[in-house]
Amino acid sequence: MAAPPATTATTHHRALLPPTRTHAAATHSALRLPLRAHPHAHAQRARLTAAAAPAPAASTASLESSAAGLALLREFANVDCSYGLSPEDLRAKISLCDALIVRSGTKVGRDVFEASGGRLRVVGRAGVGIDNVDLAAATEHGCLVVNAPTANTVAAAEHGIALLTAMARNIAQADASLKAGKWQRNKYVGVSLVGKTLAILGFGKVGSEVARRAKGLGMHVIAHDPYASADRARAIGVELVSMEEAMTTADFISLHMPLTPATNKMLNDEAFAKMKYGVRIINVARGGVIDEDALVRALDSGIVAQAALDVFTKEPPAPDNKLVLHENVTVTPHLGASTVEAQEGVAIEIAEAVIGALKGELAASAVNAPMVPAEVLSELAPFVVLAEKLGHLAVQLVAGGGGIKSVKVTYASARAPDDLDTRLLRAMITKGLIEPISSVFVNLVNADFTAKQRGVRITEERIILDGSPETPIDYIQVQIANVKSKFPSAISETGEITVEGRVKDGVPHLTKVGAFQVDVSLEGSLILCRQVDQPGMIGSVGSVLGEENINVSFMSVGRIAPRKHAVMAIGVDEEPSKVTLRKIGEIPAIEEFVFLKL
Ligand SMILES: NC(=O)C1=CN([C@@H]2O[C@H](COP(=O)(O)OP(=O)(O)OC[C@H]3O[C@@H](n4cnc5c(N)ncnc54)[C@H](O)[C@@H]3O)[C@@H](O)[C@H]2O)C=CC1
Ligand SMILES: O=C(O)C(=O)COP(=O)(O)O
Repeated sequence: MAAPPATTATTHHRALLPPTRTHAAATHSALRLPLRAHPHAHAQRARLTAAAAPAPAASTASLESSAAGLALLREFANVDCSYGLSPEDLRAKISLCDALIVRSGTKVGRDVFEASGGRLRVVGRAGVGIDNVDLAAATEHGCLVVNAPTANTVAAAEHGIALLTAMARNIAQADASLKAGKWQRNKYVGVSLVGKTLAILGFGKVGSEVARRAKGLGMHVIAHDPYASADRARAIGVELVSMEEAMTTADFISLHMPLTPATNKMLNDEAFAKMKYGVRIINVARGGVIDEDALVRALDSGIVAQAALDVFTKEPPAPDNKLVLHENVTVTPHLGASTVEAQEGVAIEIAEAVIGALKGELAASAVNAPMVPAEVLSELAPFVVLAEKLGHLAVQLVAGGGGIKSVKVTYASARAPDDLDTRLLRAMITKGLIEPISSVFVNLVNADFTAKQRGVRITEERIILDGSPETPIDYIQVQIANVKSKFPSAISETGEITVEGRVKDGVPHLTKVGAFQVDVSLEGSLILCRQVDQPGMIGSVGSVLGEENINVSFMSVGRIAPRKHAVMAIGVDEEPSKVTLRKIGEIPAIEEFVFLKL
């Protein structure tokens, strides 16, 4: 949890149903998505652990600020706060938890996901940087990772400015000197900021806020960010420049990009060699974006006059870390996000994201799953159900089931191609296809990975319909190529198992099987029969079902031509016994039949 208090772990026992009150509801759609790893989980109160390692001494402020988030969590889940956990302790505990919330100090590596035994469904990072979480391992284990991307932006920016000004005026060094009984006015002559050029590397949320504030100090601000929008920069009065220009013209350089393989040791010997002699560096991003040995060399040679660092490659740094001990370096122990206000905001932001995810809602701050805006989600909701059911039906029609290699999904829509986000639908089709034939649970997080791992290639195609789109999708078709079917009539003229569905009045319907048009609502279970098209067939099947008191919810007959072959789709509320199914198969005019669970 954010800002760890120095308390010992409190363990609560699983009990009770989750309360109905939802804090996340205001920001997230109520649509439930398959993020649950455990089929029983919704019947029980989720268990969540909030971990931080190692435990710094807690201030009263941090205790109070994390309380609001903890209170939200405790309304929903059994919460176990553990601070100072060793990696072994975290691994030992994690199989008992549905969710884990951490700050930057806790490494959540592959070992943690493996040790969770599939129970861990959400990792909440109570802050921005997710470089301490193994995202690939999380995705492979179907575990959603959410962060708190906005609540500490201002705190980090203010800390950047604090370091900038403190460095320029030698505040930390002068303070230490005076406290040591010295009065060194000549030694601590600083440099002015007004009119100086500040280069911001990483013009995202924090970088932009630093830029605004630095402009208020009268600095000339430039920024380098390959992905930043020029309009946003212009609006703040910041010029976007190349890395080369930022390096060579800046008097101050402030780092605000994430730590990724591309940014790792971005400031190295080569970069320092390009900088203006006497440049000053501020790092409130991640220690790893600077080659720390190269920075020591640049400080010693005078290329870098001063540095102000909140973050280090290894945290906490070793006691003999040359940067920490360097006279020209001002340091803080990763305090960028540590204000009362930011920690309260982060705690609430992450609590809401984790609770939403545990409820199966899509988190707006999902890091390893597509972010689908709430309005799109609510519009797509019935199609999400349709997609999963079509996948589920299609796989049950395959004889043998396991040999699926090639699946084509076609969406017919009057929407422009860039106006329909199909990632969610594709994930649900994958779930429908794969879950019935494997022990893997599939969710939005791991759908693409799982399909790839099982060698299932899913291609998507769009049919653009004329007219104005009242609904986002007219129909969805799922086709499985190069397989045999246990219901051969499901194979279309082009040779694939084909099922097609539409949403009618908010309810998913099966509208085509193979070449046969049918219309049956996808609720309960389904019997598909192919028969000679002749009078009395509906009655014959209906009376066999009636004998076992099976309620028929829907029935539809699709035929190619009168008195030839027809496919009858019968929706049933209850699952017929084997005897009843055999009796249906024995009706003389029935040539093929299959029972499908929806
Ligand atoms: N010291 C602390 O306590 C805190 C540190 N941070 C760190 O600050 C960093 C930025 O956070 P936010 O602004 O919230 O993230 P953000 O995602 O809003 O901004 C990051 C920006 O970096 C840019 N970027 C990516 N690769 C780049 C490259 N090679 N060169 C230049 N720019 C590049 C991105 O395009 C993006 O605009 C993160 O690393 C985060 O972990 C954030 C909050 C507190
Ligand atoms: O949000 C971030 O990226 C931070 O660096 C803040 O990390 P923290 O939660 O203070 O360990």
